[in-house]
Amino acid sequence: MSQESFQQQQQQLSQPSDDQRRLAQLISHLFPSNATCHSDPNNSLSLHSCSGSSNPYPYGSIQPSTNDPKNCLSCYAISSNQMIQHTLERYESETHRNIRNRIYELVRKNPKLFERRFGLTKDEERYLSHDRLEFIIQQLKPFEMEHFKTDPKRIFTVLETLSMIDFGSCGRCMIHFGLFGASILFFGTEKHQPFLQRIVKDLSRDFFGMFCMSELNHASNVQAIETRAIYDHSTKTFQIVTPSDSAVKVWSGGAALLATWAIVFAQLIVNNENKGVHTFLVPIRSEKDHSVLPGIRIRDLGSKIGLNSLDNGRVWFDHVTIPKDYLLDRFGTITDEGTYKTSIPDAGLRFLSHVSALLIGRIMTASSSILALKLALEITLKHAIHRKQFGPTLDKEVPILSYLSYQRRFYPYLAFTYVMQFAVEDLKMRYEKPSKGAENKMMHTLADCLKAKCSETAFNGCQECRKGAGAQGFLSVNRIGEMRTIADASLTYEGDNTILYQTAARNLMKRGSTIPKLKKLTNLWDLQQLQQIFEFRDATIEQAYVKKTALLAKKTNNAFEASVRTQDLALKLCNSYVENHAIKVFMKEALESLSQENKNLGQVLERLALLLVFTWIQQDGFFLQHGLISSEQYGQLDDMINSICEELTPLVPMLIKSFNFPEDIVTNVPMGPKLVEMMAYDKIYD
Ligand SMILES: Cc1cc2nc3c(=O)[nH]c(=O)nc-3n(C[C@H](O)[C@H](O)[C@H](O)COP(=O)(O)OP(=O)(O)OC[C@H]3O[C@@H](n4cnc5c(N)ncnc54)[C@H](O)[C@@H]3O)c2cc1C
Repeated sequence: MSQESFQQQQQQLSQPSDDQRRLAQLISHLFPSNATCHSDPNNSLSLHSCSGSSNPYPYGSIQPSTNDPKNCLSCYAISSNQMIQHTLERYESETHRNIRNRIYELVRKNPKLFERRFGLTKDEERYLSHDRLEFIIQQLKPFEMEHFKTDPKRIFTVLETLSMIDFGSCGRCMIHFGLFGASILFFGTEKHQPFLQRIVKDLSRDFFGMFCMSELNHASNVQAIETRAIYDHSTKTFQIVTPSDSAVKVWSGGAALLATWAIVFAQLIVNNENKGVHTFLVPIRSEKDHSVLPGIRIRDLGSKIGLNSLDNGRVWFDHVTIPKDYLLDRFGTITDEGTYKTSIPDAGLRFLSHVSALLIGRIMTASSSILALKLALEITLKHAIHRKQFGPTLDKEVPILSYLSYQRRFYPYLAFTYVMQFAVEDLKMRYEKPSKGAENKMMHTLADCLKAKCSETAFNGCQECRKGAGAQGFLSVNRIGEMRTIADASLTYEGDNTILYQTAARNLMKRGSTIPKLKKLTNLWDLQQLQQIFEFRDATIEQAYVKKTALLAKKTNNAFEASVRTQDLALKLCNSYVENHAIKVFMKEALESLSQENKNLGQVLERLALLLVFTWIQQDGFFLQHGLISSEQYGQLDDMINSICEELTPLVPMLIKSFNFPEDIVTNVPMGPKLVEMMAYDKIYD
């Protein structure tokens, strides 16, 4: 955008803008399907800026006609249905939609089981989340284990839907099917097929599987775990041994109360030789009377700061005997002669194969983080539309959503959910296609980075929502705390975010990117030009990281030392990569692919992307430091963000409705429009 047109736009923006005008504008747009152009110069109450009209749009197909007098975002009559169709539904088939709707329907028909309950004891909470999961799986049979390979989106659909109903049930679903069952599916062989058939069919309080990978002293560094599985050829059995208290299995979800079976990660010892980490199927409790089996000691992990519906525990194994066939032997097996045989001679690669099943969990964590942020935003922003505080006079208070500072706090998170949704859906599609070698590694890297970026931003965003809902945000019944907890735990499980970034950086540095020739940034409204500077940042940091690591390794003759002293660059590289990737996917999937008839949606989506990109530029001094943006342009960003905030405000009801959460069972909280009515009840909840 030229300096001149930007100034013109600023003049438009600085037209008389009193609170009355904002209020009238906001109210007139609460139902966006009725939105019309209110740029009537004779009516000061309905004036609003058509800042969009002076923007040069780079996307030909969605460029509004210059003859269109309604050339501004809030002039468009965009329904939430249209938005849902282009942001959510295009990624799901009729089958997946039906599964989601059938789960919602089951919840509706069984209000007693699914009503939100508070103040339960630890065990009551645990049984409740289990019973809900069991009921849904047994009633609907929404997937089979084979679907993890043939139709993983089915699994994502179930997990995502559950996550918004009861995250405890979702967590249990992830543990029993996504970790326990998927380990048998991916690491097991033909002989494990009969057991695999039980995973869905037999799920009950007496048949539940857990995943014992983390140990007290080694959780991030799984390769260094101490638990041993010692093979005895004379009996054709393994002895599972916890050699010291520091090797106790910790955090295993399901251990404290319900689990009857476990996948145990242990060092495989054959003929006194360590063959590295392998996985074993171990019975934990009797399926008949639930007693803990001989040689196993289990203790509760205690009260947590959230997610207490998951019964995480500690497990010790004192020479627990299991048959030879309980080794999940896809990557390494014991022959009839009692020797070790593997198709992957490299121990490091063999280990990586064993943790590859975690990928689905990481993708799911990225997705559930975005969902948690969406739900927190919907509840908060709906409240903010109705909540009035202060105004030009005592009797003319205005909605808190009309305050600029409020919009600046939340709209970037709103934009994040829209942009990142496309990146996560794109990742799911990559996951569906079989991939090998470098392509497969890159998918893992992308999943690591998206999981870290989404959970980190969701946690910060949910915390902002907690504050943005005022004191109401502190009530359990309003669900914002619940969403913040989901995001909080997501920072650590399925891999600590910092560790994931560092692992991803080691792969990203091998891309051998060349730094693109820098073209001058002439138009800040041009997403294509902006993407170029993100591309430049990604490649520049990669090269700096490669160079510094090599230099330090040479100087210190110590590769570990070099990797430690370049960790700052590793983290920056992953952040640059994932932001650049998300913008690229969004431009391709959300903007370019929208046809002429969807130009209104394209406009809104583009504005959301610009808001996020401006926010990211403001967060990182790199762009200024490297002259990718001039100080003059940088100085314009705040006003540009403000103008987008103003444009988006009338669309907020549509944008949050487009998240598509059913109001009766997911977002029914005593806030926003229901605040006074529901808070007047004698009891808010029972
Ligand atoms: C709610 C919940 C449920 C869980 N469920 C399960 C389960 O069912 N089964 C299971 O096996 N595990 C489970 N876990 C455990 C989880 O996988 C581990 O907590 C996770 O891998 C992190 O390990 P840690 O807690 O030992 O952290 P640590 O590895 O001790 O990390 C602590 C801090 O040190 C930092 N750090 C560590 N190493 C480095 C380094 N090299 N460079 C820079 N910084 C570093 C990390 O970033 C982190 O901030 C669960 C955890 C939670 C919170």
